[in-house]
Amino acid sequence: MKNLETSSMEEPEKTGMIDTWLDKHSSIYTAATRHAFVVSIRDGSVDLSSFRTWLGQDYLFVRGFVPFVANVLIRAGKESGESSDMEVVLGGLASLYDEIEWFKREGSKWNVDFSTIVPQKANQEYRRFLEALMSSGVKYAVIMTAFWAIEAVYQESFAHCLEDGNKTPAELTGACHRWGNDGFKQYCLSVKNIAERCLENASSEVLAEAENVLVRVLEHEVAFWEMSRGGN
Ligand SMILES: Cc1ncc(CN)c(N)n1
Repeated sequence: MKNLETSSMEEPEKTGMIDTWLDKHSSIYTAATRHAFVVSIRDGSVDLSSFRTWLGQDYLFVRGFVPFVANVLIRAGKESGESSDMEVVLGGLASLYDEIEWFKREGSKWNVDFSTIVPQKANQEYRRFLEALMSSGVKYAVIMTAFWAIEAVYQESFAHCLEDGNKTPAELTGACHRWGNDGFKQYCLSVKNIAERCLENASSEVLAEAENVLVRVLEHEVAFWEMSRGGN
């Protein structure tokens, strides 16, 4: 099983369209990556019932994310023109097996019975958005940009909970390491470089669509954190 925690091949960071868009939309990017829920994990004030809500809802989200990543994998095989894309996406897909097993262990630890949980509105809307992205009319550059943003928000958020000065409760550091570790960071960088390569050759229409999709992912991520805190 691919372990993204130990596969930290250094990937050079390049500046491209995505960084330009993140600068342009910095307030929603910050809202997604420094949400009050995440900050509350980092400063130790987190409400554990919110954490349990997040755990149950994210388990359901991840089950819907697996077919999305499988769709990205199929496109990487057919549309990318770069054979190494497939390995990067396959690594991410394989690691979702471990992630689901991790969720099940956490569910038992926190007494969250996944079989009784129904997806809340923000979760349903996010999953519907992913389904729309899987339609064949969506360009590879666009789905790759979305894929990067989905993974990067978690990487940035949970890495923040592990940075110097954190007061993250010991029982939550497992969640933070899952997405905040260096291997996951390198994997996100690999996905970003794929997206950037595709965007370099994209038409202005595709660029506009990718930018829009990036912002929509960030909005869905904010709504997901809000839901975890009892927002909707
Ligand atoms: C809502 C959400 N966004 C992103 C991830 C990271 N795959 C996640 N598990 N859940």
